[in-house]
Amino acid sequence: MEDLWRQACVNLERNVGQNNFNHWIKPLRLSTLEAGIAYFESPTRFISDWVNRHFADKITAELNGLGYEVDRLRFAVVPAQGAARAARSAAAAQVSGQTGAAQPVARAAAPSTTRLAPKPDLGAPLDPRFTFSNFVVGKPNELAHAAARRVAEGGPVGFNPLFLYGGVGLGKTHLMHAIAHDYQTRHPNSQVLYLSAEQFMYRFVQALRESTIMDFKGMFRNVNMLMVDDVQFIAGKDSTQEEFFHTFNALVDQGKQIVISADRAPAEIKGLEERIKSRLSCGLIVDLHPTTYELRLGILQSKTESFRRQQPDLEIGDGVLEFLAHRISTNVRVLEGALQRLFAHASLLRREITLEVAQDCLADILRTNDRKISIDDIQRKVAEHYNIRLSDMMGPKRARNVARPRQIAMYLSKQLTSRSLPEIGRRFGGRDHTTIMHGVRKIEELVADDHALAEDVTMLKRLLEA
Ligand SMILES: Nc1ncnc2c1ncn2[C@@H]1O[C@H](COP(=O)(O)OP(=O)(O)OP(=O)(O)O)[C@@H](O)[C@H]1O
Repeated sequence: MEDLWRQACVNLERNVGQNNFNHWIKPLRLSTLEAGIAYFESPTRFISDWVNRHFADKITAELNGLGYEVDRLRFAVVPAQGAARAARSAAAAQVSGQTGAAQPVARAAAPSTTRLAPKPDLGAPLDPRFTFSNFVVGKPNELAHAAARRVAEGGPVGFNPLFLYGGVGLGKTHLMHAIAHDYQTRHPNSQVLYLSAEQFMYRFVQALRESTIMDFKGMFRNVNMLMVDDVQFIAGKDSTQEEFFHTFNALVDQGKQIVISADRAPAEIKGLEERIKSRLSCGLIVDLHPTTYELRLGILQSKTESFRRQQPDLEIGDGVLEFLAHRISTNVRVLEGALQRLFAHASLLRREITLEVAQDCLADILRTNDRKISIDDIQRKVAEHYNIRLSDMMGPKRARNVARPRQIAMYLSKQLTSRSLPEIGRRFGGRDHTTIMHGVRKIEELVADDHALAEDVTMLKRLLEA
């Protein structure tokens, strides 16, 4: 069994990536194969659940490829041996600097007092597709990309933490995984820990329950880089915030790099302790802005090219990608989903994707997007109506003939889009959310008293909603 598993591991490591392999597959031991079922020993239930959910297909395919008929995996949790193995492999990795080689798992008896929490329990797997080379850079994300590149290089810490924030599906997780991949390639002996804030809490609660809190603390403090995704999740969760605060301080004190992501800036996260907000604001805070047409088109072209590498006969008609970039402006995830659906359609029917095919196949997505009014649209319409320059919407001019239309555009942005005040502020030349709130209130007051202005606002609304 050990030989067979060692052989399977060689390909699995290549297949799932070194980080995933080390975290999830390496701690397993194949104990037997019987009646189409591969039986494994796993150090924890967390690992076996994760492997079952994410890698079962790959493992069965690998075993089948080696001539063994397997269609299911079963796991037995064997904690003492698992902990001993984790301790040994962590020690071996530290001594030899070996992080990726698929080593056969030795089965020495573990001392019953071994309490080291198994390292694989802590992190989350990295998506091998989320690399810098697959990330398309444009105006809305160029600063975030440059900062991520800088952090991935390592070396003296320039800004700690790097705090990335932005709306749904704009590439925060992609950039974090890219940092981790790149950093690990440059520093193969280093320990990078990536996890969501939810996983941080889950592991913390588990450590409290199992009285392994010192191991938990120790493991976090031993990493070279800690990355926590969706940190807004810990808002309002007092003990988790407390633990996060101490972990954060300990790592910063040791000069270790921290990368955090959230859906909004630290100051905007309600329920987050002030001292954490202030810590998070000490480094570099960069936001990923909503995509522009050019960025969306670039992403579509890049994804189409990579799909073409697998399926060279894929034919996409003129103007289809431009049409999608124009019509789907919500977020990149939706854009990707639409493209995937078109590719699936094209491969199944073996037909060129024309504009008509795209419209037909994506009717539901296009309808949803139709209802969206963007801040760009609002600014453009209002600027046109009052005959001012579009750049005056973002600029500093305070003269009433410019400031009033700008406030109307702010008011309409609040009314007609689901954007938050800080997001609107960003789109109006990086203004503070209090300025937007003031603008919105001003127009609310004026609309009540000034008929001409109220009519203007109603007409602009109708134009935008048409
Ligand atoms: N600039 C980009 N280039 C290529 N792909 C991108 C880009 N931005 C986003 N994507 C892709 O869009 C999808 C969503 O991105 P990601 O999961 O990183 O978003 P997110 O900002 O973390 O969103 P959420 O807040 O919902 O977690 C991913 O598949 C990602 O690869």
